[in-house]
Formats: sequence, C-alpha cells, structure tokens
Amino acid sequence: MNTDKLVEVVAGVLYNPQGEFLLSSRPAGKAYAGYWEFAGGKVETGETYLTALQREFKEELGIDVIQATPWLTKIHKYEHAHVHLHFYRIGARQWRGQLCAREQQSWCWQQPGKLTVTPMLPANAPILAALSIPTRMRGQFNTGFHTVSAQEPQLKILPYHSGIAAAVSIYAPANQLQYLAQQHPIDHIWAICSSREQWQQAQSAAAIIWPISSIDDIKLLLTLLQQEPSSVPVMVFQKKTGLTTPQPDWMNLGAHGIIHELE
Ligand SMILES: Nc1nc2c([nH]c(=O)n2[C@H]2C[C@H](O)[C@@H](COP(=O)(O)OP(=O)(O)OP(=O)(O)O)O2)c(=O)[nH]1
Repeated sequence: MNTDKLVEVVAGVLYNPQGEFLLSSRPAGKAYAGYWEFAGGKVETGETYLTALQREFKEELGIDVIQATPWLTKIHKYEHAHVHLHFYRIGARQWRGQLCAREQQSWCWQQPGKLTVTPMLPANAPILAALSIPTRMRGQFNTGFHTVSAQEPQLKILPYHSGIAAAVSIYAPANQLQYLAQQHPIDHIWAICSSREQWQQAQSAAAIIWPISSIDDIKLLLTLLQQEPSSVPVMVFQKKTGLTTPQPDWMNLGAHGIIHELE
C-alpha cells in the first residue's frame, strides 16, 4: 500500500443516555487488531463523511445513525497508512437500533476519563483526553472557569501565573504557548485565540478558547471551523457584551463546548 497518500477516515463517538461513549475493538485481520477505537472506517468514493459514518455503523454495529456533529480532525502516520481522521459526536438521540457486533469485534460503553479497556489506537490518546473536557463551563476571565453540570466531568481552569501547580489546567494567550510549554505541561494549557494565526499556533494545546465579543469574532470562528477544522477542542467563550446578533448553533458547527461569562 502507498502509505504517503492521505486516506480519509471517519470515526464516531457514539453516546448512550447515561453519557457513556462506545468503543469497539478492531477485528482480527486488520492492522492493529484488538486495539480499541471509535467505530468508523475509510470514506469510499462518492460518499460524504456522514454517509460513510452511517454505512460503517450499520456494517459494524447494525445501528442507524440519524445525525452526527463534526468535532475534531487529526492527521496521523501509521506504518500501514497515513490517515486524515474526522471525528464526529453522535448524541444519544441521534442514533437508533440494537447494537450487535457484526464483525466479531467486542464493544463496550466507557465513561469520559475512566477508561477500563486497553490498548487504544495510538492516534486516539488526545481524542480520549478531549472527551474529559466538559461542554458547558462558566466563570470570569480574571478568575477562571468551571464545569456547570454535575453530569459532566468536573474541571476547573485558571489563568496562568508563575508557580502554579503542574496538575492545574490553565489558560493563556496562544502566542505564549511555546514559552509556557517549558513551564507547564502542554496537555494542561488552553490557548486563547482570536485570529487564524493563533488558531494554528494553538493546535498543540489541550483546547482553544475563542472569546466572542463582536460580529467579526463570530464570522472568523465560523470560517475557521469550516476551513481549518481543529484537532483540539474549541470552547466558545460568550462574553457579556451588548452584542445582539443571535449566536450560531456552535455545538453543531464543530465547537466542543460553550463557556458563559458571569457578571
Ligand atoms: N475506525 C477508526 N479508525 C481509526 C481511529 N483512530 C485511528 O487512528 N484510526 C485509523 C486506523 C486505520 O488506519 C484507519 C481506519 O481504517 P480501517 O482499516 O479501520 O477502515 P475500514 O473499516 O474501512 O477497513 P477496510 O474496509 O479497509 O478493512 O484509521 C478510530 O478511532 N476509529
């Protein structure tokens, strides 16, 4: 196989009503057989990402995916293939049917941040970490943000200051990322972005925070989500401004979650 050619792959993070997500094991005969992954596979000629996802879930697990939300993308080079992964989230109400393993694979429900199965496909480690980031947070820019709902992973993130404990998740402007990565673990740094350049710089951070205080912020974020889908979760920070423009449905457009500013 020519491993230089980029192969388009879709994978779905399928949820049940308890907020758990599905992992399946790769069947015998495939590369990385026995490793755990999100169900999915290669996009075939003429398919959209959604139709490919629907076909794969039907073939592998016998269920119907009604809708799916674009989430993260990632490029990864394996020995056997160079893949462009497109991860989608499929909410509990966005699929129907009875799960059954149609390819002699195993499957199991997992809770974010509490994996009980191993090994994972190598490209998936940051994707699994991203699932532990809550989708609703709130707080103030100067003091930090925290999870809103008891049903979601509990997380607090604080503005960076020197000497802050390495285990704390912090946020700082994207252009300080390189410097801060020498002081603090990169997988605990969230990057604040408001330009294309910063968006690109932030692709090695744990997450992006995109503050919205003007129509231009909305327009640019819409463009970036469409043209340069992120490989790290994007949190839309809705600032308390006089902005009267209705906000797009960010969660359906590729954002991971929303941060609401408190007075
Ligand atoms: N399905 C899936 N594939 C993933 C994930 N993460 C990841 O790196 N991959 C990689 C592994 C493979 O190299 C590639 C998917 O190709 P595949 O061989 O499983 O695709 P397929 O089901 O269409 O297989 P086939 O018909 O060619 O046998 O993407 C993931 O979470 N799910």
